[in-house]
Amino acid sequence: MTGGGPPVPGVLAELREKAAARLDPVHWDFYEGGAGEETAAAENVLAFRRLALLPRVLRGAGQADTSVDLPGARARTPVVVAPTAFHGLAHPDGERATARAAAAAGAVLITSMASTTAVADVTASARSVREDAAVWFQLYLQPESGVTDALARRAAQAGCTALVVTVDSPVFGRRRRDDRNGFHDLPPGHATENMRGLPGAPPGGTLDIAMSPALSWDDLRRLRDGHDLPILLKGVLHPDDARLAVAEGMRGVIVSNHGGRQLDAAPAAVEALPRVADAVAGRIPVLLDGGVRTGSDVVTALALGATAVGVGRPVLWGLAAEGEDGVARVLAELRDDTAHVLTLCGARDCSGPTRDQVVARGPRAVTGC
Ligand SMILES: Cc1cc2nc3c(=O)[nH]c(=O)nc-3n(C[C@H](O)[C@H](O)[C@H](O)COP(=O)(O)O)c2cc1C
Ligand SMILES: CC(C)CC(=O)C(=O)O
Repeated sequence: MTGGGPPVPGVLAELREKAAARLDPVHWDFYEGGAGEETAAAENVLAFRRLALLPRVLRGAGQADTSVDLPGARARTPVVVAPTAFHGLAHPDGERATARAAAAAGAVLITSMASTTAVADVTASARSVREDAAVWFQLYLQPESGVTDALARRAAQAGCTALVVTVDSPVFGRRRRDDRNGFHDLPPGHATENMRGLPGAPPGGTLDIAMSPALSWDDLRRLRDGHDLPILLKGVLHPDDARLAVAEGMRGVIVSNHGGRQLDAAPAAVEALPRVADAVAGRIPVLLDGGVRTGSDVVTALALGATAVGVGRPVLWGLAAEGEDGVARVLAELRDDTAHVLTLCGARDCSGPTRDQVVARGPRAVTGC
């Protein structure tokens, strides 16, 4: 925005507009929508706009390095592809295209258990571009522990280097757009391929992914003890849950309200981040997702204690608009913008920005009270 005039659209805004024009409106609503009043989904983005960065000057830091160390991965960018379901609805190449673009960008891909491509094909696509491409597998603990175990084994066999267990979904969020559109299952020709052939799954692999409020830390311990892969917990907002995650041997937590698709009363992810980072106190990496749209958002999250951030919808915009090239453009734009903002803030690398560099916009920033 300049001088009160209309904002000049950036790469992400351009791809979003193109995706909206291309996608079936029902699928657009599934990607874009949130739960309830969609307050949490909107707040994820708006909360970043309420924060400003105080640059440090004359630090001689040079051009910033955007690489980060994460469990089972040295990534070239702190921007991770967050797990999102059903990429086949966005583009015929689906998750294969996403995986190739993430690998080429040196970005960690968290592939969803609800992918329309089997995890072995996702990792093969990533590794066709870069042998050491890092793919993590996201799963929901299933009430039938044999199903969870089979999924974790498939992920390990496919070469995934970590499991991401999503814990913010004891029940599925109430999504009004999907209810209005009657979107509750995949259209013919698409299936949740990772569910194919699992105990209890119908042959077509269209088994609904189960969510259960009966699951507890005991179920997580069972998974942890039965498999070798490091586990990150996704969907942690309360600092006490972050402390428990550390105590239970988790290798990372992802501060997330699921893109506003579960508890609509949840705070914006960036507003929950500082207390979680304090609770974790550097013992394991803290990641954040929700509302990250610019390099400034990435650097703000890094300054507030994140090691890396995830992006969900922007990747889907890129995929729907331009396939693999669109995802590549999203990741390149966010990495370049992050490098630029880090340098403008006087930071040498992703560990450089500090919490004192984040201030509220508005009168409090001026008066300090
Ligand atoms: C269409 C869509 C599908 C999603 N599917 C999953 C999923 O399968 N598993 C999961 O843990 N999170 C899922 N999420 C949540 C994302 O991982 C992430 O938390 C969220 O999208 C981040 O917010 P952003 O879209 O504002 O970047 C999904 C989000 C969207 C928008
Ligand atoms: C199919 C769902 C399990 C994917 C999801 O987590 C979501 O839509 O937010």
